Amino acid sequence: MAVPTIALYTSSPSTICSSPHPCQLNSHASYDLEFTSRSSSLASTTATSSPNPVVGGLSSLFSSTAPRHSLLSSSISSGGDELGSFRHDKGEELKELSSSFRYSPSKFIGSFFNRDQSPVSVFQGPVSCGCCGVGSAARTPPLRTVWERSGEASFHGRGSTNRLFNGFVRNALGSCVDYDSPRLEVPSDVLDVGSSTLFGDELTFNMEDNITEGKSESYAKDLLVSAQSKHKIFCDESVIKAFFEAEKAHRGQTRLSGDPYLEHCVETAVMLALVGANSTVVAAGLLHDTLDDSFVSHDYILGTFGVEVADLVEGVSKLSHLSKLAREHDMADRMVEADRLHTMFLAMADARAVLIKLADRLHNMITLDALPLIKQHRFAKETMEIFVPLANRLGIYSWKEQLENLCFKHLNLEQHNDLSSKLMGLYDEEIIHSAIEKIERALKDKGTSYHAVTGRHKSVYSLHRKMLKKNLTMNEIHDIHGLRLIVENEEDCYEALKIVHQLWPEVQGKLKDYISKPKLNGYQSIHTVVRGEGDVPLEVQIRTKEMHLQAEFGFAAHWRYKEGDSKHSSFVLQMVEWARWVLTWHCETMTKDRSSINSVKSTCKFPFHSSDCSYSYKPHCFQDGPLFVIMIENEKMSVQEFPANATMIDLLERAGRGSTRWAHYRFPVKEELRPRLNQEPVSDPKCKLKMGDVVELTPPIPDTSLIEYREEIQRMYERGFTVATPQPAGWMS
Ligand SMILES: Nc1nc2c(ncn2[C@@H]2O[C@H](COP(=O)(O)OP(=O)(O)OP(=O)(O)O)[C@@H](O)[C@H]2O)c(=O)[nH]1
Ligand SMILES: Nc1ncnc2c1ncn2[C@@H]1O[C@H](COP(=O)(O)OP(=O)(O)OP(=O)(O)O)[C@@H](O)[C@H]1O
Repeated sequence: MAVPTIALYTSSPSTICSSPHPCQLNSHASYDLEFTSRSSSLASTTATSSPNPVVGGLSSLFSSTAPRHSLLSSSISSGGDELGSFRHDKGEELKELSSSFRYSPSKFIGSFFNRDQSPVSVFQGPVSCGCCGVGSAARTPPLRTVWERSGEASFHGRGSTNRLFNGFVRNALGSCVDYDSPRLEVPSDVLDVGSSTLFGDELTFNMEDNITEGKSESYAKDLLVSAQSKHKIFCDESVIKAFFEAEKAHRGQTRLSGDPYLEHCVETAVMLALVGANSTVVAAGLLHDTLDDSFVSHDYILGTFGVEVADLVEGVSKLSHLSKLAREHDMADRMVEADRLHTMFLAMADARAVLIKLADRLHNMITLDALPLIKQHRFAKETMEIFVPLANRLGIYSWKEQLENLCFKHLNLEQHNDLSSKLMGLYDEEIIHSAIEKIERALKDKGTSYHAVTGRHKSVYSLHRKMLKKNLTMNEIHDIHGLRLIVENEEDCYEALKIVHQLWPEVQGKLKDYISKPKLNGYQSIHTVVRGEGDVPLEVQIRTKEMHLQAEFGFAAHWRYKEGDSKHSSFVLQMVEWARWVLTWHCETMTKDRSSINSVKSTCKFPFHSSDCSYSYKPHCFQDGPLFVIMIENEKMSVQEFPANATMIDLLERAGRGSTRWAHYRFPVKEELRPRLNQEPVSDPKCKLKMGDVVELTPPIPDTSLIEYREEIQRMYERGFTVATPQPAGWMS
């Protein structure tokens, strides 16, 4: 059979345009400072604003004097061998799920082309998010609508640092990355995947196996066209190739709802593309379930796509396994375990694998409706505990909001619906839209430099949380509509404040000047509330770009501010900053502007990188840091923290402290009775533990063999726990 030739459309590579997304910051300000006069000097401000070395490092990301800390190299292997045996069958998470999204290419494509083409629509929450098909899922008002006008005119010619800053701002602002023209309007009749009539360049891979006749061909083609219409990265050769490999791997598989399995993979990949992920991550997103759900092996992906994609897919598989453990086991202390799990996730897998897992979970949450209620509840709970904080730490705020709102809906339907319907009447995109225009015009008229003006609606869940926390009614919340101005310098902040107060009347008693009196964590910004159009309260935050970076990446960083600093060890702080940095580079700046990267390559500003850092992810930090290991005993799961270099003996000794069973324990001869490390019976008690290891202390023993084991168990307990002199080959009783 002749090999079909596939032509590939290759317009200019995807570029990121400035399109907004706010970051989420909590208002549980512990240090509420009232407005004080502007006269306080910046000098005193900065003197008190950086109590942690991290601050200096992060706030000076773009200065040549950024401090360098020595790199702590890794105890974490990038490969998946330590959990290699953990292939859980058939993608448990997805098997449980069915999609509420009905596959309908015409509806899908049609709704896409019909909808507002502005970048804003991409970032609305589940209801209005055309890309994820949740429009009718819940009676939820638009959960987030973000607008940004970047004042580029006033900052032209700043060169790479400025572009780099834009990257950070966008990242910090959340998944506000949109592309200049992400959607490629490809009429489906033009993309003839089955024959050889694609446009542009030829694909270099063999399509012979990829196309089957009839139904499957057209459904796959429609899915690809639909993805391409949302983002042109789906025209990249490697991504198309991944698409067809995923199609082959999942051919014939459906979700509980009856939808083709491939649809989930494509939707996951689309979400990744829309937050700015590059083709490696998008390809891995398409393939993310192949290891668990098909006969595709790591080696095959390695050979076909290279090490990066293969390791990412394996990383996602590991995370899926851990997530399943967390979902299915009772935890000793949910808060503590969840907190350690977040760190473990970030430490054991490439941050990009976490990103893919997050997208996977977001799509699963969007399509959760068809599951039995009890499972919906379980997923929502786990999502709230594990994935929301991860999205927060990684700075993907639009996903965080969507996840939170969906969890809220599934965990607390009544309250969700009640608040949503009240918000329906309140949200007004036009208020924010016109406020941005008005403020921009006024800033330009007065000649005040500004960097960006963003706006957002408060999400349903955020509103619910704030009302609960502060015991307020909805009318008492003043930041349902909010604007943020990022200006050039401190003087401009006060200029901009004057302008804002000239445009709209100020709500008395709401002005806070955290510039002249920074919060103890270093947070600086001016907050004011004004009465906008229709007398609607509008919160306006004004800060410089340095202050903004500090608020997003520094000691006052949003995720810490949200979570509270005290409980985190420096290991966690470093881990998170590292992960955010890596993600920023890989999923945004790398894609966007290679020239700016090249120009700063030799002077990496990240405070914890080694001098030979190439910006590519190596999970190599924190050799000296603690490691987290999952311990399962009697169906209960706990995440244990150990110092680096801890061994199995340390774990057993710790377990022994709380239980008589392990206090006087000697390893049994029979393998089935030994603790298991990543599903294998432990063969060397002195083996070192690794980040993400799973140790089962009480492996299930088959009922039928119990009699056989009785004698051995008896001996085990009689002789006590003596691992100090393990036998070389197997352990003797
Ligand atoms: N990154 C960061 N953002 C902060 C911090 N403190 C406040 N913010 C931002 O500022 C907003 C309002 O904070 P405040 O003006 O202190 O207000 P509040 O005390 O929370 O109460 P409200 O006026 O009711 O909003 C928050 O919602 C955040 O967006 C901080 O320490 N770090
Ligand atoms: N006035 C504003 N203008 C633009 N973006 C904002 C504004 N206020 C907050 N944001 C950003 O919008 C996102 C969501 O904000 P949200 O109000 O839900 O949380 P928050 O800022 O933590 O507030 P709170 O704790 O008071 O509820 C955050 O990323 C936050 O940084």
